[in-house]
Amino acid sequence: MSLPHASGHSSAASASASSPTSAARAFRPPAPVPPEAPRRTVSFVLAAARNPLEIWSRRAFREPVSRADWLGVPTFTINDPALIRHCLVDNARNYAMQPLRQRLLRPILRDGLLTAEGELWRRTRRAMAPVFTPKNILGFAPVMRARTEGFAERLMARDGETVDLSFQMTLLTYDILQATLFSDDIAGEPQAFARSMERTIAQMGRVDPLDILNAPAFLPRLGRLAARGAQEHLRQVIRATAEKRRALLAADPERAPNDFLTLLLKTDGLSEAEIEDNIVTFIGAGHETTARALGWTLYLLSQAPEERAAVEAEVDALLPELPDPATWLDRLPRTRAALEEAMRFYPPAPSLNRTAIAADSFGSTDIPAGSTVLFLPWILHRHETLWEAPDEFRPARFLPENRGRIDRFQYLPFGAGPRVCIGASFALQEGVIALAGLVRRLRFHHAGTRAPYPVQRITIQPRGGLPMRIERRPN
Ligand code: HEM
Repeated sequence: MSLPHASGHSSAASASASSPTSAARAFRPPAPVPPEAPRRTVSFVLAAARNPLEIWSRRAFREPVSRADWLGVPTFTINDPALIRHCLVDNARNYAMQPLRQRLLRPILRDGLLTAEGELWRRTRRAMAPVFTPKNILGFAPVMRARTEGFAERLMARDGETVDLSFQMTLLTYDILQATLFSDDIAGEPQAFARSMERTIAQMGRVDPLDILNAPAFLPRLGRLAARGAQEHLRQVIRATAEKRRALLAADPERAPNDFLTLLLKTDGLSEAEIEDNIVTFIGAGHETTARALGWTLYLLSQAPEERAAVEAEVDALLPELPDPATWLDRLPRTRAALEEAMRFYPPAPSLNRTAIAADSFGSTDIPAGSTVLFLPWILHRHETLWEAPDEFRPARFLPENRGRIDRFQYLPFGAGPRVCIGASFALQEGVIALAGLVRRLRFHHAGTRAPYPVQRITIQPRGGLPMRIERRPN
């Protein structure tokens, strides 16, 4: 059996340059060292179980397209921006969500947007458009800022302590998400709700061996059964919260907060069950991802003092003049560039997986019907033919003056095409507001004995957490 990177072909995508600020001594973020040659079957399976980031050989980071067969299914890994555009945009209808991903997520998210397909997906995406308008997203900025400031104050009181910053960022983004979803108005005990949510999300990242082996759905997955109680509790609370809000909207609409719940209840074309599924989906897709992006950004800045100084100088100079946090995403380019460079290295969603419905062809690449097609930001974002100094932390490549050199389809933290992340502008705004609010008050120093090691679960996480010492900044 041939394994990934058995053959490279297709036209090479164009190289693009970027201009660093301090190229001479740029920091190289930690990553698994790829083996020179593609892995053989046993080594491949072991690496996949341990940490899928370790699967890829050095060739993967050089080839525009590679093909391998896995259990008889042709499997393509695509790093050619033109071909990515073809599959994700121009011929997107030919590429369905991959069955394994559906098997893992659908029992939890049901008919939510992330796992919906076909007509259900089209109807839901259309119904969601009024929820994610720029006006609504900008309207969330003050809550994002207030929650970050409260959180920063609590950490300031812990000056000198070492915390797991990865976990701390999960607490912060969870707080922001539940505030923007429900405005703190949960019909249940908040701690118990948070625990059920944590167990549900942990379940989302767990691949059962029966799933990999394509076993029929009626065979019970034991891990999933164990988390069923938590999921049921999560849904009960969401149902009761929605009921309470419906009553308020009927009795006194002026008093209903303009949060995600109200916006969803006002949509046309979604049933009560579908609204519930989409709330579970927002919880599943919407805060662990942003938490990982924030944690990695703060770690990378801790290792690159010049870059950290540039972000600190920007927020120190500008925040006092920018009372409205809705302007921060556009007005803090260095802060945003650090976040975007961190998502280049550690894309919170490291793989987008599709199945070709019918045979397709583009340039010299022929994709048979039924093939698995992988778009892997982990590889694409470090690809040697696409990035200058791909292993170096150079946030300047994302500054507005350099941004034009990055092809739309070589940087995919939020995906692309009709199924692009619907929460992308929410997440970017939240990321910049949270980062600015934290950097203004705090500095973090890595306190581990070795560099954090990235592992792929559903997001890319630092193995064992991110021990960081808190320093309260003097201002
Ligand atoms: C840094 C944070 C985030 C990252 C990196 C991220 C990444 C992604 C990616 C890559 C996809 C496309 C998956 C694919 O094509 O297979 C996606 C889809 C999605 N995301 Fe996000 N996401 C983030 C935050 C959010 C937030 C905050 C929400 C909701 C509030 C959200 C909700 C969704 C939904 C519902 C979809 C499915 C869209 C569809 O299929 O039409 N995400 N996300």
